[in-house]
Amino acid sequence: MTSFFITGTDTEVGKTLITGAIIYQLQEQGYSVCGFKPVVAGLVSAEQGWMNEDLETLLTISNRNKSPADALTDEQICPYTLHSAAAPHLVAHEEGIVLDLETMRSAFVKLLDQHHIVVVEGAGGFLVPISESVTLGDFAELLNLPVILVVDIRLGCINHALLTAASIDQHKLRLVGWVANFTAPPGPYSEENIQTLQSMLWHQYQAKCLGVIPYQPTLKTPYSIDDIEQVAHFLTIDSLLVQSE
Ligand SMILES: Nc1ncnc2c1ncn2[C@@H]1O[C@H](COP(=O)(O)OP(=O)(O)OP(=O)(O)O)[C@@H](O)[C@H]1O
Ligand SMILES: C[C@H](N)[C@H](N)CCCCCC(=O)O
Ligand SMILES: [Mg+2]
Repeated sequence: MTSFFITGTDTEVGKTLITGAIIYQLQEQGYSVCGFKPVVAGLVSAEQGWMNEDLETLLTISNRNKSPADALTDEQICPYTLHSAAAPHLVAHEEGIVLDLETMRSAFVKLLDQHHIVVVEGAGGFLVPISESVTLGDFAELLNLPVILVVDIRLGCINHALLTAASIDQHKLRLVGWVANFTAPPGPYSEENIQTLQSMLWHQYQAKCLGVIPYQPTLKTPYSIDDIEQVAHFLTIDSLLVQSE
């Protein structure tokens, strides 16, 4: 089985939600699957110390079928936790941390030793830098990960999606699917925007739409298992399984 890299047309487009739902669906197929974040930026104070909502969600879903003794920790699913919610390379610089691709790779490989599939959530969009010269797209390329693109369906998303798909292609990676997500109620031409992307991403990259996730105003981060399960029902991941065999 292959692992996957989940990217988005921007930050805050629903990558964590869809990463959770894809992990859930793969687990339902009988695979042992966990999430991974190469870097998170944005910690909040919690009872048990500092926490990050993406990591909370990824741990909730990754530990779903594990005994407490086998449960993964923040440190295992993310090698770099940065305090401020901003561009990771800027926060790292401020905190005197060097973000290193090799450290990210070795944390990923450790998880892959214990799971069939690791689903990686990027931070922000595909070309978010981890230094002046290296991006998270380079991390996906280093591991040769097939990419799934989350598109927040709103005015402007066609251009953002096509730019991201072109960059994935430039990194010699395969865009194996994309998800249409509504983080806000549908605007004019939403359906036509989805149809345009369906047609263009299929003809240019043979990338299928894995699902359309409706706007759900009750969703809150960190996501619960119930939220993730509900969203997973809008996804069809059969094409991912075929490609992975
Ligand atoms: N389908 C949806 N309906 C309603 N709200 C949504 C939906 N999808 C995402 N959201 C909301 O949008 C916000 C961003 O979602 P999420 O954290 O999953 O995005 P992200 O792309 O992972 O962000 P980041 O770049 O910070 O990792 C959250 O507040 C979430 O509740
Ligand atoms: C803090 C935020 N939620 C993400 N984790 C990081 C987003 C970085 C965006 C950088 C940029 O493209 O300008
Ligand atoms: Mg996220």
